[in-house]
Amino acid sequence: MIGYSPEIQVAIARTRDQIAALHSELTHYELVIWTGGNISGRVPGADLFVIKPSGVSYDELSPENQILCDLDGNVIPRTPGSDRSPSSDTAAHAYVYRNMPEVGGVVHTHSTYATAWAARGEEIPCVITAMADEFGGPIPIGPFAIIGDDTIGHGIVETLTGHRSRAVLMQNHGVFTIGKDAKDAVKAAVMCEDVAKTVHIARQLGEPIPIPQDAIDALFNRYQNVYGQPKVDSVTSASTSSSSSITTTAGVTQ
Ligand SMILES: O=C(CO)[C@@H](O)[C@H](O)COP(=O)(O)O
Repeated sequence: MIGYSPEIQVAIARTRDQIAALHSELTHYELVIWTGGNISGRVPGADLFVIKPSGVSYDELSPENQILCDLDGNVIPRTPGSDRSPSSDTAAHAYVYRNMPEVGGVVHTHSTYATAWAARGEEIPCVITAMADEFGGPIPIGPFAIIGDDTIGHGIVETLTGHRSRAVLMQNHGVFTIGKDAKDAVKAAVMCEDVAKTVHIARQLGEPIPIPQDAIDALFNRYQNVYGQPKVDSVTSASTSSSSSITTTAGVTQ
């Protein structure tokens, strides 16, 4: 690709592969209907991100038809997929990447239970330990904003900057999540819908019991820093990974 170093070209190809593949997680977990929802991922080492094409069926998505954009949301011309329009929410994703440098991935869904909370403009209270683990407290409401420019992005950044939650319920619209990478943002979207459903059901039968803040803090710290397997650093993992090069589906050898 003209103008990018071989390292950035590999990073772009890997991001295309990842974003195309992750969209199947949204259908797998039933977070989207038809072509609703979208995922983007920042290209490591470049002021670029990859996002899905607008209105394209999930089963037609591929690495080659993902769209490469700069951080102003402009499609990079003469790149694979650039003949199509990017997601309706491209400006919002771009605004998040410009204003939250720690964010590597953004997801948007209209998942049913979480969007029902958004329709009421009501944050999801932290009444189950899974919320404390994943979101460190309630899942907040963001302002009502019309699609098409970066107004939604402003609402996401205003709401989530300095907030433990990686999910925000944009009033009357749906879920936006952020993550250190696109997979992390997808996880936040999956867990957001799960807790939205659980707390909705709980409230139908009574008043859920709030979890004390000190317990929320302890649960969040454990889950974010202890849960799962020990983190293997990149050097260790590189020394144990196979030396053979692999070719991405976008045709780039790593
Ligand atoms: O919320 C909306 C439309 O109201 C959009 O976010 C769609 O849900 C997905 O649009 P594309 O990413 O396919 O353009």
